[in-house]
Amino acid sequence: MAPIGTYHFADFFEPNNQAGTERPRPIVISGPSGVGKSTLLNRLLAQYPDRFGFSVSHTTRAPRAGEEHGKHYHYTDKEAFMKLVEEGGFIEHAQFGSNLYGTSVKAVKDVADAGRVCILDIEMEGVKQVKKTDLNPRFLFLQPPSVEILEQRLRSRETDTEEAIQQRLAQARHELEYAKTPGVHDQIIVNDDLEKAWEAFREFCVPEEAP
Ligand SMILES: Nc1ncnc2c1ncn2[C@@H]1O[C@H](COP(=O)(O)OP(=O)(O)OP(=O)(O)O)[C@@H](O)[C@H]1O
Repeated sequence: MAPIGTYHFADFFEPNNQAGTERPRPIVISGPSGVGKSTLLNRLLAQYPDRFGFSVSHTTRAPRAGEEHGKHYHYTDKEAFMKLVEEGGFIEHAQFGSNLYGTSVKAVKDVADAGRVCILDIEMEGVKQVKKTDLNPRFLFLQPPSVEILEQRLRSRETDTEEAIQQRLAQARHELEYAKTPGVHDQIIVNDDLEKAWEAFREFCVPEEAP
């Protein structure tokens, strides 16, 4: 694990900014389900409401009342969606029911162009896909103190069936194994004591000089 406090202001931005505009690098946050990603992310967004952003996903489902194109989703049809898949335009995509959903590389760049740090909360397969793009993000992995403690947290959350818990634990073992690959993540934070994990998390996500 990289020691805390080693990040310099320049690490947070793309080099060669045009005309001095700063293009913040996205942050990829991954880690097994139940490790505490939402807990830490919610805290980050509450404390720094204007600094971060999320990419707008594509979907083939019809917009619902009150939803705006480009804000809630980029609404598209199956043909255009599949064309973008073939062009390698998506970091990840999946089908839910009869609809397709995906996160495009461009949608992530749009967030950086708007001056915000795009947060990508994705799974291992998504991490591998991001590595094939030119997004140049910073990779953060959240690790549970042990698989046993992860299991306890999943159970105490009371949101999953036994089958879902077993699936999440099996997936967690794969993620933990992959995270051992040298160079895959810029930092690994073990979410044991929440306050300590929060300090390391905040330090990774926000430059020290930031207000
Ligand atoms: N350091 C910690 N110590 C003890 N419990 C924790 C800690 N961090 C988070 N938790 C608890 O663990 C449970 C899982 O956390 P959370 O829902 O944030 O995980 P997640 O990684 O976002 O999961 P998913 O990917 O499934 O959305 C929650 O009940 C949360 O309150």
